[in-house]
Amino acid sequence: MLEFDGLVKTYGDNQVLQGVSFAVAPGQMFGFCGSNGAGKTTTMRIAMGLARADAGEVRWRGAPLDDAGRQRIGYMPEERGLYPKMKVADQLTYFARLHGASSADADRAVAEWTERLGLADKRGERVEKLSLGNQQRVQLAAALVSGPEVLILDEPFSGLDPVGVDSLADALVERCRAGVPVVFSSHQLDLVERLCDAVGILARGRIVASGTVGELRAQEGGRQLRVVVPDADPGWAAAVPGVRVVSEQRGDTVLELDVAADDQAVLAAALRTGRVTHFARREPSLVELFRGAVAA
Ligand SMILES: Nc1ncnc2c1ncn2[C@@H]1O[C@H](COP(=O)(O)OP(=O)(O)OP(=O)(O)O)[C@@H](O)[C@H]1O
Repeated sequence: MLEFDGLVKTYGDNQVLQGVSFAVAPGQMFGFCGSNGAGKTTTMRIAMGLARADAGEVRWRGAPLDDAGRQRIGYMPEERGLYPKMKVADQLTYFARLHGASSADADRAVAEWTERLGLADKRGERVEKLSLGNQQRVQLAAALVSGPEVLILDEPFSGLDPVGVDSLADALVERCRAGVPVVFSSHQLDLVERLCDAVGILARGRIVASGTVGELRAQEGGRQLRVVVPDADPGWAAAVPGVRVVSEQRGDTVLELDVAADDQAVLAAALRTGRVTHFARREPSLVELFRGAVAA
């Protein structure tokens, strides 16, 4: 288990982290979400020993992370950290060797990850000559070539084209299946929803919501219905008890039902106003859950 336990961090009078706790199991993909400035990078930097927590600790397999433990983590920093003048393959080999890989293992891993991340034809190029997206891929390869036990990635998908997103997503899923806990931060919530088994939303210095997307939906409480009645009378649903109209556009209505509201009463009201062409429960997206959690 990778455990972030009660992290507190203050910069001057800015109380960034006020007791951040979450855990990522081996083989779990954890999407770390939060508004700009919420403290995601700070949390990851504390795990990597690049910032010091005022309180709390990060543990891997029950032991507080120290420099030896961090050697076994593949980390992608937000500020990126490549040597611009070095060639791609030389640079990746260097990172793999730095993390203790033998020369043969390093060569094998560099060949594999450059192939998998679409960099095979860039192996001999200097990093500074690559496009930003390709530099990003090299940075990801750098986090992966040492065969890490844990992956901590700060916005790994930002700046990648759709093919790059897919190859990184495939690589992370494959690493997860091999038992690696993966934590990544992202503002691309559609990707987080698609890839992650667990999500944590950081706001006001704490994790304000966490769990599977299904669990977050269940915690949300309200039930939403989408009802389409193409020639409905405007405002037809407002009088149904326990119902709030979320949006209404040319007969396409989204409703929020409180716990006591009866969806059959909604259906009856819809039928009274016209022909019902769509009547279904609507699951809030992660974007909507995020907005709710951050605003609460
Ligand atoms: N070295 C530092 N000195 C002072 N303040 C800092 C330092 N590093 C971070 N902060 C502050 O800590 C807060 C959290 O920043 P952090 O980069 O961790 O957020 P984030 O969630 O990663 O944001 P983003 O999504 O924009 O990358 C911000 O208010 C930032 O200004």
